[in-house]
Parts: sequence; structure tokens; C-alpha cells
Amino acid sequence: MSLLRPRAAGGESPVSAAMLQVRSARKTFESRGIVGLGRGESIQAVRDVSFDLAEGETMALVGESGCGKTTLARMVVGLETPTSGSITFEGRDLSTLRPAQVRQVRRRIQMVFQDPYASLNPYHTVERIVSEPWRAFPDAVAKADRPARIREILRLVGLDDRFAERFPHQLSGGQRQRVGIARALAVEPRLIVCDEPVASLDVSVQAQIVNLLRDLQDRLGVAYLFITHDLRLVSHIADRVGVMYLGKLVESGATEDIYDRATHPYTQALLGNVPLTHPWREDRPQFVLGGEVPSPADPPSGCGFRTRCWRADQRCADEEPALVDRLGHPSACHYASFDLEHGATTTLPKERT
Ligand SMILES: Nc1ncnc2c1ncn2[C@@H]1O[C@H](COP(=O)(O)OP(=O)(O)OP(=O)(O)O)[C@@H](O)[C@H]1O
Repeated sequence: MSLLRPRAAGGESPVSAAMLQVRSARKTFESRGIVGLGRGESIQAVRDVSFDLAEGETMALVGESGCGKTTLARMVVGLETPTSGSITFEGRDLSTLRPAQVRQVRRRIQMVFQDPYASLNPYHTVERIVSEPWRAFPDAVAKADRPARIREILRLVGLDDRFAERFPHQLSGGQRQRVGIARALAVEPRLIVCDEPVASLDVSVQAQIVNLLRDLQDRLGVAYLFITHDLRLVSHIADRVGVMYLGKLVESGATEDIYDRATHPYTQALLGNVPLTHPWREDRPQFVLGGEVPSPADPPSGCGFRTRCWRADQRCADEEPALVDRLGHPSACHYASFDLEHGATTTLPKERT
């Protein structure tokens, strides 16, 4: 893979240019018999998340499993309704639209899923899979033009005409994900939400799919919301990064800022875990983040990260740090600092309460 993408102008996208605006989005799931939860308890999967995404831009959302990335992504594509807050796409608040209008918006926001095998119908040919979105949006392409259009889309994702008649089980993992991307492209979206799109693929194939996504962005100007737990990928695709922890955005900024000048200890810990072979990792001290992510049914008081943080003190338990500009970009840490010394040289304790 080639090096970092050019930074988006200005780092944080200006509000006026934002195609997607997420404002104080919150999603709470009521327990309803979920194992491990008492009656009346609820899971705060996403807590007051706000960000903008501009036309043609890529924002990566990163964080450990369970931090709310997928729930946030599902709210953006309309598969989940926010408990509170708003999601505005091309100037229209999705929660205020009539069903017919929501459908039109959804045409412009498509999703690519983690597991291409599970998301493709095994009994359908590639041709049928790619044309699937046209059932919901018959006006997207005239019937007579569809066979040619399918082949055009397949070529766009690097598959030649022979693939049209194949079934998913006749394809490799990478080819299947190309079909998943082709299906998303069929209705000419302006935003594609990619939920761990390469997590199930071999490393060499991951690079090819990431390069394909970049190439498509250059050619079509599509924006991506790229969900991943893998920081190695982010530098290859994202203009900006949002780091999530326990349902909250804890740091955000231009990709270089996050990689070179992270100030939140959680981001620093995630970067400390990037394998040594990665170029971003060379001069970075390695350390291991101990402890477990607290339950989203019972997040700690104050800062959600304080139970695993080497900088935490009483203030962090008493006062929740806001995500505000600290040392050049937004960070939700009272003690935001470039200094890695304490965390970098120690392996953190297993539990800290
Ligand atoms: N439909 C649901 N009902 C109840 N809890 C849910 C539901 N969907 C997600 N959750 C919970 O919300 C929290 C956030 O989950 P989410 O899948 O958004 O996180 P994630 O960061 O995408 O994790 P992963 O990478 O493992 O998918 C988790 O505790 C999860 O168990």
C-alpha cells in the first residue's frame, strides 16, 4: 500500500461543507432479557457523539470491540434510530423525513459489511446481487441499460464480465468483497459506510480492497465512514479519525494529528499496540493496555477511560472531560498531553478501579 492520503483541507471539516452531520447522537438499548443484565438496565451503546463528514472525504471510526462503532454506523444508514440527537444528511434531518424521503436519502447512503460471504445471497449470481438495489430503486437505471451497467460496475471494482454469472461460493474472499462494493455502487451513493470491510480478509487482500476503495473515491468522489478496530489501515484510507471508547468519541482530528500528536491516553495506547513492523510504529514506544472495557450498562463516573488510565486522578472520577480542542485538536482528557512517558514505559496494571 502507498503512504498516507493527503490531509483534508483544514483538518476538521467546516460545518458548511458537511454532507453528514451527526449531532449529540445517543443510542440506548433497553435490556429486555439480555443475558447478564437485570430488568430495567440499559446499554448505552453510543453516548453524545457529534462529527461532520464532507463530500468526498473519509473519516475512520476506531476503537475496541463494543465501543459503539457499529451502532453509530447503523444509525447513519438508518438501520437504527437515535434515542436522542440528530443525523443530518445533505441538509435533511433523517428523523424528520417522511418514509418516501427517507428512501431517497438511503439511496445515497450505502453500506459495505464486514463479512462479504454472509452478506451475499449464496443462491444468487453476482449479476443478480449487484442489481439487487434496483429492486428498491427501479428508477436508478433503465431496464434496458442494466446488463451493460452491471458489467461497467463490475469492471469498476476490478472484476471482468465472466464474474457476472458466478455464485458467491465460486469467488475468493476479496472477490466477494468486491461484489459487496459493486452492489453498494449500483445506486450511485454519495456516502458509503464501510463496517470493518476488510477484517475477514488476508492481509495482502486487505491492501487490495483498501486501494480499490481509495481508487473509487478518486474516480467517483464518494465519501466513506470507515469503521475499523485496526489502526494500521486507517493511515492508508482516512483523512480524519475519530477514536471511540465506551460509546463516546474521545479524540478526533486529521489522521496525521492523531498518529503523530495524539493527546488522549486511550489513543496513545491504541497506537502503542500497532505492530512494530508498521512504519507509523517505528519510533513509538510499545506498551500494552491492561484491564477490561467497563460494561456499557454501567459506565464509570466522570471519564469512561479512567479505570484503565495511568494519568487518572480524583478529578477524572468527578468530572467528565468534554471533547474540546486541546493542544491542536479535540480530545476528551483533562490531562491531554503528547507525553507518552508514563504509559509508554510501563505495562499497565490488569485492573484499576
Ligand atoms: N441490538 C442491540 N441490543 C442490545 N445491545 C446491543 C445491540 N447492539 C449493540 N449492542 C451493545 O451495544 C454496545 C456497542 O456495540 P457495537 O456493536 O456498536 O460496538 P462495536 O464497537 O461495533 O463492536 P464490534 O466491533 O464488536 O461490533 C455493545 O455492548 C453491544 O453489546
